Amino acid sequence: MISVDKLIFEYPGLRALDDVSFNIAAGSITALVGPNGAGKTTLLRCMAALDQPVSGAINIAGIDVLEQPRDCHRIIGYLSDFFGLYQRLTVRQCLHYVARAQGIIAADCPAAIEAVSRRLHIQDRLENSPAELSRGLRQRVAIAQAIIHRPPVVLLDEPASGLDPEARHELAELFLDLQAQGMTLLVSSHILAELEAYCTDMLVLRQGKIVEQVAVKAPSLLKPFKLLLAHPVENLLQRLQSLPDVKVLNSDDKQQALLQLNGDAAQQHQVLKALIVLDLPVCEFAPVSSNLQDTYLQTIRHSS
Ligand SMILES: Nc1ncnc2c1ncn2[C@@H]1O[C@H](COP(=O)(O)OP(=O)(O)OP(=O)(O)O)[C@@H](O)[C@H]1O
Repeated sequence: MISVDKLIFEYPGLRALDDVSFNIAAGSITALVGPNGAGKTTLLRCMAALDQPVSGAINIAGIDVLEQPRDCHRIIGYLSDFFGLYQRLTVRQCLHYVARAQGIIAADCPAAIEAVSRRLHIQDRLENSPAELSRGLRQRVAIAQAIIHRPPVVLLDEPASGLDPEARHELAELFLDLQAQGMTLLVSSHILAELEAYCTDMLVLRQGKIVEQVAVKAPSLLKPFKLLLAHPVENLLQRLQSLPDVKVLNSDDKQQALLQLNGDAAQQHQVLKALIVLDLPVCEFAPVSSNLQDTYLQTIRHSS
């Protein structure tokens, strides 16, 4: 759905993006993460055809972004990190204005406003001015503006900044809802704990370079399983290696191990049964939940 190839962007005296390449699959929600100044905003602005890179290529849903910036605006929704809303208009007027600017014909605007405001849960705020709304609601209005034309791709720069935990949770639900409607999302954020709730992939940018692209939500069948024993057992590794269809990823001591299972729930059951038959004092056998924050910190440390 999105491909970025060898992108280079320079501010005077500073290379902000240095040979950035990656692909994003349709229907995914990708977290764009990285330290302050890594180049996240610059990358999103280039992808939204707002900044012109020195070289490279960006293709979104078959559109060459650098060659056809106006076509790109039609197929993407973009939320800037510092967005503004017209305080003298009502929310309905803001949405109407953006809808018309996106080429929605006047007769279709009321239906588009109705649909997007229902999706963002702001339908009872349409007659308010944005100035009267909380930060969380203003964020929702800004996202409604970004997606009113139902773009297949949505780029969001720090959408959760300044929101309280409840509003951030609602935002995560909204992203999953947009994904379920078939949209592909790229979301930059510093709040890693919550990204894990909705992201399928993580793209790590550091000093203008992509240092890692990982699938956050690996298919659960391929998740490593943690095995914990009630007490240490001699030759644990050898015993585990005797199990069919099980790969031992890690067994540092006599009491725990990380196993890779390739089968379904029935195989998990068989493996658990085999562990008991081996007379291992199993007290825990469960998939390991991935921790985005750990992955991110490991990546950043590794690349520095
Ligand atoms: N208009 C500009 N002129 C010159 N340098 C800039 C400009 N905007 C950004 N930069 C520099 O480019 C680099 C990348 O900035 P960018 O805002 O893209 O990073 P970021 O990852 O979004 O950072 P943050 O997480 O702090 O928002 C930084 O070193 C920044 O200082």
